[in-house]
Amino acid sequence: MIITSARVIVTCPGRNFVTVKIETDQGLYGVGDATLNGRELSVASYLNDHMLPCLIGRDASQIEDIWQYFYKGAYWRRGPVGMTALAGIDMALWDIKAKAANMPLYQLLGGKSRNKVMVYGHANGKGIDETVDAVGQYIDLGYQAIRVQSGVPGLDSTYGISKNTLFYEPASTDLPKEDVWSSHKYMKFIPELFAKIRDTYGYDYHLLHDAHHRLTPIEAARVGKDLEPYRLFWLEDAVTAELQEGFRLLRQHTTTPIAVGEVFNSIHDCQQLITEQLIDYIRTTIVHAGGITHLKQIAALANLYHVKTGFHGATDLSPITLGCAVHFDTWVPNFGIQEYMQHSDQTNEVFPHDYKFEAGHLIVGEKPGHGVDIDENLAAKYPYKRAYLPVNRLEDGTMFNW
Ligand SMILES: O=C(O)[C@@H](O)[C@@H](O)[C@H](O)[C@H](O)CO
Ligand SMILES: [Mg+2]
Repeated sequence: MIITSARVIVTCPGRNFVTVKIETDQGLYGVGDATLNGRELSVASYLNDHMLPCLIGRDASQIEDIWQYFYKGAYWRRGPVGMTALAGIDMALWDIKAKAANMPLYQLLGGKSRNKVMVYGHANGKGIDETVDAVGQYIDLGYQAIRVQSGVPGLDSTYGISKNTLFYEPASTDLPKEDVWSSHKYMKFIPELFAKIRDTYGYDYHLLHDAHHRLTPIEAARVGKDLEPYRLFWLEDAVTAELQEGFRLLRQHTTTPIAVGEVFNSIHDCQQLITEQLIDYIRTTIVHAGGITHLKQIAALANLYHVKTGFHGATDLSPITLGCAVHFDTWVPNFGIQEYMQHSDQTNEVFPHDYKFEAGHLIVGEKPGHGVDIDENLAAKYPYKRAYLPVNRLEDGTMFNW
């Protein structure tokens, strides 16, 4: 089955998405997500100018060889742009192979290990009361796992807080918004937030929290210890993770489960975290870590060390990534949880899909392939709009992590 065309489709139904579409001489096509929030056109150019010309004429069934060709052939390996571009091609090729085999992708991976995939939603509020209410809204929607993010007293804005408490999109079309951060104010406040939520809703629901790369290892250890009474499902991105051994300090001090990895783009970013059991959940995502082919390697390594999957699933990952993730989550033996920030109706119209949300879980579809498509005519109605993620400074003006 020979690749006859490979194109990049950039569309902006409320936010930018980059999609790879690969067509073959047998009439089958596949689509893959290649969206990198705030750097979309870098990936589009990496694909259009450097990768896609090398695809034409290749055998679409040779997924592994094509993956190795682009990984080793680039010379300049790894990195978010290159691995996101490779992921887009990889997802499209797995889509084609599953369609050619006339089976849903999870069957090709190894069949069902579960019939449904537990997900978590994002409850957020400007302060404790609004956040507590938002958690109640997610419970009413049927979620059993809820991520909790709140504004911090004394800070004008922070990560994860949106006007709409049930939807969160961090990118904005002007130049990067500047947030101001204080770890001191945050660390003082966060135990009070979770105490209030547990007092209100008890312990039947899984609560998750994202510290979004803002603490030092000892600060993260303090937050982990302070939150132990509230039995979190995980504390995410507590520390920036370039220094993988930095997590040893955090690990020594707290039994709060640790999750990290949404910004990782290869197994090398998390090998030490996994093999030293410094984390409990790996958050690498199919679109940013080289696609299904590479995620299989990461999940297999994690499985040896009691580490479970907890894939990133924010609104800036397209429904194609979510569709592939639900197939992967349905198969993978060491599944943990799947992030599920529901996309807007506009986005779902551009990306029709067959996965379904039911009572706090996602149910995989049975269509051949990964079950997601792109409506190219509709996509063409939403031209690209440059957008940036915010940046973050400390109160004294020091540039910090967002
Ligand atoms: O856990 C998460 O979903 C967050 O960390 C994301 O919202 C992240 O900030 C965005 O995906 C960045 O584009
Ligand atoms: Mg996160």
